[in-house]
This record gives sequence, structure tokens and C-alpha cells, in this order.
Amino acid sequence: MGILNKRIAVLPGDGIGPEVCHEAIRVLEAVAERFGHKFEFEKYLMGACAIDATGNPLPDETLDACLEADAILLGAIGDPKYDNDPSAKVRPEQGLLRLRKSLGLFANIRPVTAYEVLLEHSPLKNDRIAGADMLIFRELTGGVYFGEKGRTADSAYDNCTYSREEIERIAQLAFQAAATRRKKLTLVDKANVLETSRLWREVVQGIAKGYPEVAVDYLFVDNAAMQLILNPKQFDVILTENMFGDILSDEASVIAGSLGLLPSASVGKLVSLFEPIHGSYPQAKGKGIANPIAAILSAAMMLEHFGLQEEADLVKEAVQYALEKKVLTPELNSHSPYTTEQVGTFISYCVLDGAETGPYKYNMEVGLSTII
Ligand SMILES: NC(=O)C1=CN([C@@H]2O[C@H](COP(=O)(O)OP(=O)(O)OC[C@H]3O[C@@H](n4cnc5c(N)ncnc54)[C@H](O)[C@@H]3O)[C@@H](O)[C@H]2O)C=CC1
Ligand SMILES: CC(C)CC(=O)C(=O)O
Ligand SMILES: [Mg+2]
Repeated sequence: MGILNKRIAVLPGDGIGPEVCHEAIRVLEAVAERFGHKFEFEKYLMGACAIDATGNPLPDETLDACLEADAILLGAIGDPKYDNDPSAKVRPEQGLLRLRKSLGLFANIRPVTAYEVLLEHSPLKNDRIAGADMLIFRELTGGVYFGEKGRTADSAYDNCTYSREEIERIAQLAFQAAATRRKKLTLVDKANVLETSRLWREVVQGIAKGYPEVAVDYLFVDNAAMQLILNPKQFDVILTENMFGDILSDEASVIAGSLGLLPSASVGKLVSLFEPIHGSYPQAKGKGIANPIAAILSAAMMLEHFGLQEEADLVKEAVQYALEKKVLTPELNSHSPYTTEQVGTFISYCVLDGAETGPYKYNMEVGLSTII
């Protein structure tokens, strides 16, 4: 792959979103400097910050810029002042959902890896999770989050709808991924109760015929929630609908070690979007304790999407090195002295100068001598 010129629309959002985005951008800048690529970053409003500034959680200017960009980097959106007001007419989350729908981002891909070096910090049984490595395909533009909603004084409803086409397009992607991995796909649903889940099963059974090399199994979501913790190594590719994928992937982050470690790529018909799976973690805003790795690994997924595999691998190695050297934010180790920015600096230097010289440069700048 030659030198690339890419325009990246950045939506830092709310809470810790701007802090983790900042570190992901620095890492992408380090990649650009090392390999000679030109990445242009332009920031736009979305979420609570956009409501505050314009009254609209997804201003037209933001949507237009996203449509014209080569990729989108998103931090996170959400603010307690809206979460705690049940009568709020406009909400930050509406901006995110509308963005996903408008861009046709129907597949949200969330890799989950149990990091060997973090096992000692895990609340889970180490021998059960060591080696776990799965890819969650979460449907992102259908289901109960997008169905018709209604409210009277004493009742409320949120409809869940899926069409055959909506299921087919993400199932095809999930099968393609499974075929390149350990060749196992698990459909997670609630087909004993939900009509939508029965349609998911029917469609997936049909598509499975085109992938005879992929073993398919079916799990009810309540059982899946337990199996994830009990025996995560059984999973390779998990395919599921919007809300189940949302919930199960946060649960699966415990296998990795922290919600602050899990990245995602959302792909569809138009431009792709890359975001950590976590939210805006408002309690941590401005404290320098948010883990930037989920955002940095989302940037690595963006590099893969651009076809820059060597660059993406370098970022992933730098992250691995930060974990090995215990350059950790406090949720992974309460004794850790490292801030969001320091973790970002360490990873950026490893990307720029390699895992050998990067840390020395980092130590000189930060004045820490504990890493190497
Ligand atoms: N994609 C998005 O922008 C999302 C937005 N939200 C919004 O975020 C706001 C907060 O929601 P919560 O339910 O508290 O979820 P959250 O994901 O923001 O935080 C839940 C918990 O995960 C941990 N955590 C999250 N990110 C972390 C990081 N980078 N480093 C270390 N620890 C981290 C913290 O312990 C935190 O209390 C709400 O307004 C919600 O609507 C929630 C999920 C996704
Ligand atoms: C607005 C929510 C659906 C955001 C969320 O929890 C997510 O995308 O993971
Ligand atoms: Mg979520």
C-alpha cells in the first residue's frame, strides 16, 4: 500500500469522549509521520455538546461532513443532565442513532480478546478466559432501538422489527469473517419467545448453507450471557441483534479486562465509523483516568479499513507493549500512576520509534523511570 491521503471526521462528543479521541488522533498522527501518510482531522459536534450549542444532537453540518469524509472517529456521547431528565425532548443518544441510520451503518464489529498480561487483574477465573478471542457482530440500525415508540401517562412501548434483508446483510458479513477465523458462528437470540428471533434463525439457517465449512450454533441470549463468563473460549464469531449485542459486548469487556479496552468498527453502505464501545463515562471527565486504548484500537481498525495492515499491526503491538510494561490507567490497576494522556503518549512513541526506543523517549519526556 502506498502513501495515503485521508480525511477523517472526528466527533469527540461528551464526557471522556474528547480525551480518548485526542489520544487516538495522536496515535494516528504518529502512524502518518512514520509512514508518510497524510491524515487530516476535522472536529464536529454531536451529542450533548451539540444540543448545548445548536439545540440539535446531530447538526446538519456534522452529518454532511461525515458523509464527505473517508472515515469517522467517534469518542462517545451522553450527559447525565439528559439521562436524569425523563421528560427531556431532545437527547444526545438520538444524534448517535440518527447518525448510524443516516450512514446505513448496519454492522457493528466488536473484537474481544483476553489479554494474557491482564489476566492477573481479572475478576474471572484465569484458566477459563485465557486465550478467549471472539468477534461480535452486532446489528446496528434495526431492532428495538429503532422501532416505533409510544408513551401515555401509564404505559409505554418500543417496537422491535427486523426485515429479512436487514438480517441477511449482517449475517453475510459475519459468515465471511467466521470463514477466515476458527470457522464457528453462534447466533444469539431469544427464538423461544420472540418472533423477530425466529426470523433471524430462519435467515441464518439459509445463509449457513452457503458456508458449509462454518459450524453454526444457536444460543438463547440469557444462556449466552452466562456462557460468555463461564466458557468464553467456545465463541469465535457471535452474531446478534442490536440490543443483545449492545449488552453482551459490554459484558464481554470483562474478559478483556475493562470496558476501556474494547474498540469497534461500524460498517455499511457509505462511510465507516470507528468508536470505542464504551459511553461517555461522565464521572471521569477531566480526571485523566479514562483508558484511551479502546479509542486507539478503534483507530487501528480504521487503519485496517484503509488497507493499512502493517500500520494497524504496529498500533496493536504498541498497545500490547503498553499493557506488558504496565502503562495502565487505574481501572486496570489501582496503583497505576498513568493518566489517559501518558498512556496515549507511550503508545504514540512506540508507534513512532518502535517498541525498543519509544519507551526511552517517553521516559525522558515524562520523567518516569519505572517502565523499562
Ligand atoms: N457509543 C456511545 O456514545 C455510548 C454512550 N453512552 C452514554 O454514556 C453515558 C454514560 O453511560 P454508562 O452507562 O455509565 O456507560 P459508560 O460506558 O460510559 O461507563 C460505564 C462504566 O464503564 C467504565 N468505563 C467506561 N469507559 C471507560 C474507559 N475509557 N476507561 C475506563 N473505564 C471505563 C467505568 O467504570 C464506567 O463507570 C450515558 O449518557 C449513555 O447514554 C453509553 C454507551 C455508549
Ligand atoms: C445509544 C446507545 C445505543 C449507545 C450504546 O450503548 C452503544 O452503541 O453501545
Ligand atoms: Mg453500549
